[in-house]
Amino acid sequence: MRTKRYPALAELGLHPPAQVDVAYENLLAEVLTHGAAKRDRTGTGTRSLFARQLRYALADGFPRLTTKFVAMKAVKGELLWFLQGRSNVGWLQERGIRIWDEWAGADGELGPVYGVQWRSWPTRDKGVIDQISELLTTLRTDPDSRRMIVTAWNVSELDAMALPPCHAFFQCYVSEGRLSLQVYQRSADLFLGVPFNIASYALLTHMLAQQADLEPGELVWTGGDCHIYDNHVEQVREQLSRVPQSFPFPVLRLERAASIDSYTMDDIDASRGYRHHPAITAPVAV
Ligand SMILES: Nc1nc(=O)c2c([nH]1)NC[C@@H]1CN(c3ccc(C(=O)N[C@@H](CCC(=O)O)C(=O)O)cc3)CN21
Ligand SMILES: O=c1ccn([C@H]2C[C@H](O)[C@@H](COP(=O)(O)O)O2)c(=O)[nH]1
Repeated sequence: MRTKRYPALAELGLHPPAQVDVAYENLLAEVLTHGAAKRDRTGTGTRSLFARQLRYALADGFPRLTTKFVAMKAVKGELLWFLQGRSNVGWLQERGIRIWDEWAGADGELGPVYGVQWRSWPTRDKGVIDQISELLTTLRTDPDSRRMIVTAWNVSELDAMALPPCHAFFQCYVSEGRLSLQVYQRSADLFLGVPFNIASYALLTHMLAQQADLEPGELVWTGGDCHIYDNHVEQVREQLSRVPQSFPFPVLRLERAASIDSYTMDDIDASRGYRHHPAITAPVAV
């Protein structure tokens, strides 16, 4: 039996408040004011809180923050790069995306990171498991399954990775024809990484839904160590001083591709309705 689906605000001709900013900024403000001082691997220093959650109803719009410019080109490129199973930054650099440069070796390699684990998780008998293809098969044939999980946290290969996965694990869930996704991010750089991670998983949810003929449902982001680096505090204050409420949610245009790995940069456009405050630059902790 299908229960009633409430219409999205956009279907009623209403603009929801830019909740993408409100929920995120509440978390930024909470960590800024209540976070415990904590040392970290990079030697930068952070303030940090453990285990927080953000939720986005994707029918209300695409969660691209408006209180600073979010570089969608890098978000799109990185996700396509994961979905194509790549681990060399060369492909990103050819597209002008440099967000992984600091972690790559001289040959551009990062080791068996996200894309490799998603598309070719190595098995004991020297074969590989394509977790993304298996996920899509399950979404199409057994959407009530409670086993729709993709994990990049391959314990036996962590030492070969340039950086152990931060967004380590995600689960899909289908109800009433809508696909929801929850991602677990063990370590969350709230100012630089998280705006990217939210947009990236929202985009992934849209792509998986499109490929499985489902509607996008809810994106649930769960963070473990949620931190603000000490050298991002001024930037965070600047962002929190900006007013998001008057901006509508941006809308995603996604051209359907033949398969999950054949989307191109031009198939994805999250610029419609995207009104934003200027970029805020910050050093990345390596
Ligand atoms: N400390 C740290 N934080 C991260 O977010 C992070 C890592 N390390 N290591 C691996 C990846 C690389 N990521 C990054 C790296 C740089 C930016 C960054 O500099 N973003 C800028 C603009 C980038 C652009 O225009 O291309 C920004 O203003 O968001 C974002 C995410 C996310 N990850
Ligand atoms: O997608 C990403 C990738 C990385 N991060 C952040 C989280 C931490 O600040 C660092 C990783 O350092 P660890 O010592 O390995 O936790 O990178 C992110 O927020 N999002």
